[in-house]
Amino acid sequence: MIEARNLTVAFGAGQAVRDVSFQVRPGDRIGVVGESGCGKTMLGLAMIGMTPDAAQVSGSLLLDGTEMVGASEKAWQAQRARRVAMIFQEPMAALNPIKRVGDTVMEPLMIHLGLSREQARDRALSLFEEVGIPEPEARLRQFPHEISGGQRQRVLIALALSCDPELLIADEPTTALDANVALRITDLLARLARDRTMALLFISHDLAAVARATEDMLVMYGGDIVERGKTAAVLSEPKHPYTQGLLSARPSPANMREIDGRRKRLPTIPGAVPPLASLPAGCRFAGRCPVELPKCATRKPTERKGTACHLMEADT
Ligand SMILES: Nc1ncnc2c1ncn2[C@@H]1O[C@H](COP(=O)(O)OP(=O)(O)OP(=O)(O)O)[C@@H](O)[C@H]1O
Repeated sequence: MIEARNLTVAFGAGQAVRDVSFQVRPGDRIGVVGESGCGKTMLGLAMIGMTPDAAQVSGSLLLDGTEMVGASEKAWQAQRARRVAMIFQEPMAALNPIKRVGDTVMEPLMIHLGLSREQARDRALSLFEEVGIPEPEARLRQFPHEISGGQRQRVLIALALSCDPELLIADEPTTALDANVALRITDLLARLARDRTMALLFISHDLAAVARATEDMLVMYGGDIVERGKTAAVLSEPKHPYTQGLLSARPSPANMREIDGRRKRLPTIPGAVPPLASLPAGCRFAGRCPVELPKCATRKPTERKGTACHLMEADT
């Protein structure tokens, strides 16, 4: 079990992640959504001990009971890959262009698991098969530029799986891929999580992908979790005005509205996520929220009733 309690990632006075608490159990598939800059990547990086040097991480992160906030890089190295692994948005950037993809996957198996070259090769082959790489023997010998973007992301997924992690964090894993390939990678991640009883934290701004891959979801805004619940329930009955805004901005004919008497367009949430240092002290969404009350800018609803918005208070 992995548990974040009041996990905070700050850059000076600005908090990119503020007091975030949640639990991850084996096999959980959790989506994390929110606009760019809401803290999704920083949350993922904090959970694998890879936040930038300038970040101060506080609160608690327990990996099977071991406190990792403040842990040394050596302590993290013992946990990374085996307990938590992460894949990123741009697979080309994560691969060494002058190394055969087979070597990229085999090397950590030899170094971390002490496998011989032959054993590592066999394991790499079975990982390639598991992630759906066709003709895996031939692929092992290829360089990243010789394979497609989707295949490159599959190689990185194979690499992430190589030490059988308990949790795989996928940060916008399909953004660099075309729509069909993106769908297949999304389905692959969900299948791997189910087959391996591995937890998946699926970070995405794509609500359709989150609906497809996850059972539970967290909605982040300005570093706060503003809404959480079963993915189907949050998407069908969003309670927080920010989630409602995100859903009504989804591209779909049903969401098109006549705005200011002009032709139909998609509504957008007015304004933009403010810079960290200018986020309101109370509800971070204050200033952009359509149902804001005077108290919202200074008082965070979670501090009072365990809810993220006065609209949600009736539920608790
Ligand atoms: N090295 C850094 N120094 C200062 N602030 C940073 C640094 N890295 C990120 N931030 C800030 O932290 C906040 C959260 O960024 P983060 O990358 O986690 O957002 P995100 O939701 O993942 O967005 P995106 O979808 O664009 O990746 C942003 O306001 C960002 O500007």
